[in-house]
Amino acid sequence: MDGRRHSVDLPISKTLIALRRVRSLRDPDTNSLSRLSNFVDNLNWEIDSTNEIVLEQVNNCIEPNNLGLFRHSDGGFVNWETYHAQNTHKHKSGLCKKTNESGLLLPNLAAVCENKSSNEVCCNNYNDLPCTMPTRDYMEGVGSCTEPMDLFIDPHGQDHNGFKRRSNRRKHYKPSKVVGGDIVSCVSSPCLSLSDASFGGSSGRTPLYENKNIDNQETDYDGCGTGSCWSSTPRFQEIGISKHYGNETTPFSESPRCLSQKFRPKSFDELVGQNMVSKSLLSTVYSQKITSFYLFHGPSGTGKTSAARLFAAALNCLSLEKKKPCGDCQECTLFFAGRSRDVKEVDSVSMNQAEHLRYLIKNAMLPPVSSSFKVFIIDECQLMHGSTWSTLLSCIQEVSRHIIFIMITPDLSKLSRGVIPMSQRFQFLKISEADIVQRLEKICSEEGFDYDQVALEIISTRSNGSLRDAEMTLEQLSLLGKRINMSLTYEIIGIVSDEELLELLAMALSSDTSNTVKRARELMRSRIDPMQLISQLANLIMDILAGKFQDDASEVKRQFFERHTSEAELQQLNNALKILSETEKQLRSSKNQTTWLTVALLQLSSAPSFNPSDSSLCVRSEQPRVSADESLKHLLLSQCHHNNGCESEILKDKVALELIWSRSMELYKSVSLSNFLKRHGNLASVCFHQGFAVVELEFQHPNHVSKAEKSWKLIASALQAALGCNVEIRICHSDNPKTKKSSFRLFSCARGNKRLSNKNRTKFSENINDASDGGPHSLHTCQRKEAERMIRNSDGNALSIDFSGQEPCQQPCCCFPQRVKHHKKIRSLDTCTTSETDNNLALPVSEMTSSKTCSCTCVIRGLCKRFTCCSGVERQKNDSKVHCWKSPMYPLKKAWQLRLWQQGA
Ligand SMILES: Nc1ncnc2c1ncn2[C@@H]1O[C@H](COP(=O)(O)OP(=O)(O)OP(=O)(O)O)[C@@H](O)[C@H]1O
Ligand SMILES: [Zn+2]
Repeated sequence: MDGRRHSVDLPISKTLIALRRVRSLRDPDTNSLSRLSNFVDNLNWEIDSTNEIVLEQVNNCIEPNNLGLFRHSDGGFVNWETYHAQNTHKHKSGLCKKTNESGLLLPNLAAVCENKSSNEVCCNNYNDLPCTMPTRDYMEGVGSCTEPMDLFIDPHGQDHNGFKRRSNRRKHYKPSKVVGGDIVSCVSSPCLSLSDASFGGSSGRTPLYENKNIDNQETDYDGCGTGSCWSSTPRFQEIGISKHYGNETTPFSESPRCLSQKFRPKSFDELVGQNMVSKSLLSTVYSQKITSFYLFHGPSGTGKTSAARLFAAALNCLSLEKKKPCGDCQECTLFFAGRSRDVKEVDSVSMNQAEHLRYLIKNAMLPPVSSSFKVFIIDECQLMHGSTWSTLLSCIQEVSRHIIFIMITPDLSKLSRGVIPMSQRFQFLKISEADIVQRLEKICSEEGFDYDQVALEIISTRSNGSLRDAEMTLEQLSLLGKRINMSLTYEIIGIVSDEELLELLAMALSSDTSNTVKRARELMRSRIDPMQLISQLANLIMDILAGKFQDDASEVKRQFFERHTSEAELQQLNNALKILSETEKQLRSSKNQTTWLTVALLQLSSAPSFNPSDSSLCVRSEQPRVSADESLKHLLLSQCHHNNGCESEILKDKVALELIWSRSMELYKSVSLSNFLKRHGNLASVCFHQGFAVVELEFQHPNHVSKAEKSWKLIASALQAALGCNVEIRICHSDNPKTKKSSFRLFSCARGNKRLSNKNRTKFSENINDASDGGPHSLHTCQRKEAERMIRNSDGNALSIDFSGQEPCQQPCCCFPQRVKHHKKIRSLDTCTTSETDNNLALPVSEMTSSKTCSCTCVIRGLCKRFTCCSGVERQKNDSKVHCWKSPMYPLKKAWQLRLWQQGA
């Protein structure tokens, strides 16, 4: 061979070398090539005058035994004529394609490659080839030759080995290009494609069939010897498939471990709520109009897998009666005992592994063991990769009509478009509440559970059309060992009753801030998930809007509905729905869902025209109304992290900061400023300190910093409105954190430079910041008190400091001794006049003052630093100027002026 190698093209020599290597040519006993070395050595190859490559088999190359006889399929020996006649006949009749006997179809080695190019090789006269490997001993390492090449063909007709598919069923495989010896090897012997040897190495491809399994298969071989006879085919369970399908299961194989397993439907009659699907599947079975690929889709827990199993059982059921699956015949018995060898459930994720897929396909190629159909159920098929799909689909096209794939997915849209048209689709619908209740009742009575009907109704309502979910909830409740009643059900499902929800809703709509907050927190702390609460609330509101409670048995519901029938109230509920839907989106990305849901609840009252006095459910309907912004502020404070002992609270929650930032954006009149801030600015943190907020803004570029500084007043005003308290802003450059401290510009709200010298102001603010950062410096007692008592106008300017009842600081280090004197002039609540206030203030301080009943120590109620102490209603009534706090329409000062102007008019 070595000598000849030089005389032919490299690919050809490689072919022959590979041919020698292939396991199928090895002696099965010794695994050596000795037995067939003659065969290979007898090959004659030549390049003829037209440059065609001619391979010739000398002496017909079939190795006779010592007596010159050839081994026959039955193990005996025959002479060549007999052997050739038998095998040629087999081959021509096509039977040999099905059998292992003729699985290795070596080409007629005298075939002339048609192709003119010496680099391209193809095999001709395939039909006339004798089965040159007549005994099954020689077939070691080769699977059944059931058109193995097809397995490599993708839907576009390009097989995975670079072969073009031909329409002729008996394929003439032709390599598009001989790339290397390996591919040529495949061509030289069609059956080499099944061998490890032929696909290993440089091609990097793995064969679908692996010899080791076929070896197992051979061991069990006891058929009649013809490929068309299924009984001759090795049983696919016995070829080690389950070893390789890590997640393959046989339906009904386990003794039931839970209610839903125990009550899995065993006939189509038991399949609840899917009548149309049941009918169609049954008529498919009876009419025997069966296709290879079914697709079941629909929501989770609605019976898709159960139906797939029933369908598989019905297809194989031997009963001649109408009811299929009968449950009694041999096939049904095997199936329901979990011992069916022809129905397999396959895990879709594992199918993405080439090895598993290969085994699946290999099995799909083998006929059923005992049943009429071999059924593969692949659940969650949307998890299969595109390549897995294309291999499977091409397999589906090729497999016999006795193989059926049932794919299951909850979401059809996740499948690639090419898949859907190829399938027979069945849509599963959500199961109605009534059907679920009925099924639960049946389970309860069969299992002897003690139950209240209303509890089952609650379970069914909350299971969202999924019978499996309902059954699981029922099982959980039953495990408690108590009577399954309403309260237990609410508790275990983690929902609140409609009555509780209505109470909460009424509080929220009537601006009963403190009770709303209290109740919402209580509910969420004890049992309900905020996402669940929000969805329940939204559903409840929709029910009210749809008039569902009109004739409700529950008194509370009916009353609520009757009270909320006016146009304005319905509008308010509509708005509430909008707020809830926005909040739901926000909650998904928030870590602090409880807080933001409570904020949303407080905002429900900002919707117009709700008359709290109407609601008897509202526990404290006489409670004052507080604006949404006030509520937000309140919530923000509760959400802040307390800094140890510094009385400052830092808000760093991203969602919260974004909310504040976007809210402030809405308040800018200047679109360009708003756009500039949106694009370049970022709200880094908010530190609340005794009623005012230190807001830190970051900008990427120093130029942006200076630009923002120019508009600091507007920024501060907007932030004040958004936060509902006085602010002090820090504008800093965010690129270099090290220089951040030095580069930030502090705009203490004390624009009144008259009151605070630059130096002192900076010191004051830095101290605040140090304190808020938890830094080593804390405010001097006197300074902190000043900060606590600083009163600022809506522009953020420091107006005064309330020192009532306070002794001026005597400490020499105190930086504010002079101002004490100055502020003393305006500290009194009643005597404060316009002239004594900052000139920039649009209103006399006294006018901003609200009720004298306030118990807090602040001087000006309208700007009360203790958010909880003031009554919003009183403020609203008595001090209409505070209106500007609530106006989202105008920048603060403008709103204020507008109000003044209106009053003057
Ligand atoms: N239509 C139904 N009729 C009777 N039982 C059902 C039905 N749907 C669900 N079940 C119950 O729920 C269990 C699970 O159902 P199944 O696995 O068939 O649902 P599925 O739609 O395939 O769900 P998934 O998509 O989550 O796999 C069953 O064992 C059965 O107890
Ligand atoms: Zn049956």
